[in-house]
Amino acid sequence: MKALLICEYREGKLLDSTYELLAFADRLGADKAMVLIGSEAAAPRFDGKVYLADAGKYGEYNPDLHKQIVLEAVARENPDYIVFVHSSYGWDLAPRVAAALRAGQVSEIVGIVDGKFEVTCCNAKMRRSVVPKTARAVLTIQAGAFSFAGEPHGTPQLEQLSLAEAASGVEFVGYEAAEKKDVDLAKAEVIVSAGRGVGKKDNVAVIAALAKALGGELGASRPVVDAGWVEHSHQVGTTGQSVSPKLYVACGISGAIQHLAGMKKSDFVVAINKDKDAPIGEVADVLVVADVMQFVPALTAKCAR
Ligand SMILES: Cc1cc2nc3c(=O)[nH]c(=O)nc-3n(C[C@H](O)[C@H](O)[C@H](O)COP(=O)(O)OP(=O)(O)OC[C@H]3O[C@@H](n4cnc5c(N)ncnc54)[C@H](O)[C@@H]3O)c2cc1C
Repeated sequence: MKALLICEYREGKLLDSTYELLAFADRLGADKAMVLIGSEAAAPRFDGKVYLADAGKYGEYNPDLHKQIVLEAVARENPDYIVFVHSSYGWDLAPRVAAALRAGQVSEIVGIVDGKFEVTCCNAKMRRSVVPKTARAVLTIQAGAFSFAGEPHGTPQLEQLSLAEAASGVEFVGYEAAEKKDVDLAKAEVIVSAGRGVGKKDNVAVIAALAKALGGELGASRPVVDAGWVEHSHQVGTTGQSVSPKLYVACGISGAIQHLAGMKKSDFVVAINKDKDAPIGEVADVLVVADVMQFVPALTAKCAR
């Protein structure tokens, strides 16, 4: 079984999420080759073949040309799976490649069980097992679901890829910075986050008070943001911010994969949850089994002393 892994590259740099593709392929037990549309200086640390196409020539993103480059690598490598990270790059390019190959696509894979791909459903409350029906398939993996253990190492065997004809109706112009947020969670050393378990909008103030007492920022899970209790700029997770504070306190948060993907680089995690079996317990250094509305005010009072 062979997997062709499509690297993530942005503004002259290889993104760390590229190594999650390697972790995924290892879990699958697949042979690996990679495609980088970037620069030689950004080549992944990997002992294997990397097809390199010049981003200077083809743009950091160009749906027509990047699709053709991936298809050229597919023709040379004949992989069973073509794998992308489920990022803005992957979710745009993967279906274009799948359609061109008339291959099945499985999106947002979070696990592999007995050779079947697991994807979330019902707002990530449940998982279903999926098997592609086509001999070759395009896959996207959920960011953060497959961690690369240790430091990447290796020397890639680079093979240049270029297109005989590089005509496209689209031109890569550049990136536009997102509007400045009222809070930059990425730089915070302490984050105290409110989850659905806080119960109602008024209770968010209790979580914000603990954040203040600890000299930190308020974070939130997505349902809290969707309910309009907290601004989106505070959301942690795949569709929010990725954070790496020294201390992360998760209050009434279950620990869905999309939330964990955004906070699992925290140095120390304290979770407060009334369910002792909540999945957040798997990543927490300390799990306090308690009602958040009883425990947090008591902790805030202690911290304020
Ligand atoms: C494409 C996609 C992207 C997503 N992106 C994100 C994202 O960026 N960030 C994100 O957070 N989610 C994201 N989600 C949603 C995610 O799948 C989960 O639904 C969400 O993280 C759950 O939030 P929660 O833990 O606050 O709520 P729940 O899963 O409902 O968990 C609530 C927790 O609170 C506990 N609890 C209840 N009452 C109390 C109490 N009184 N005291 C203590 N504990 C209590 C419960 O035991 C439970 O563990 C995304 C989903 C999808 C499909």
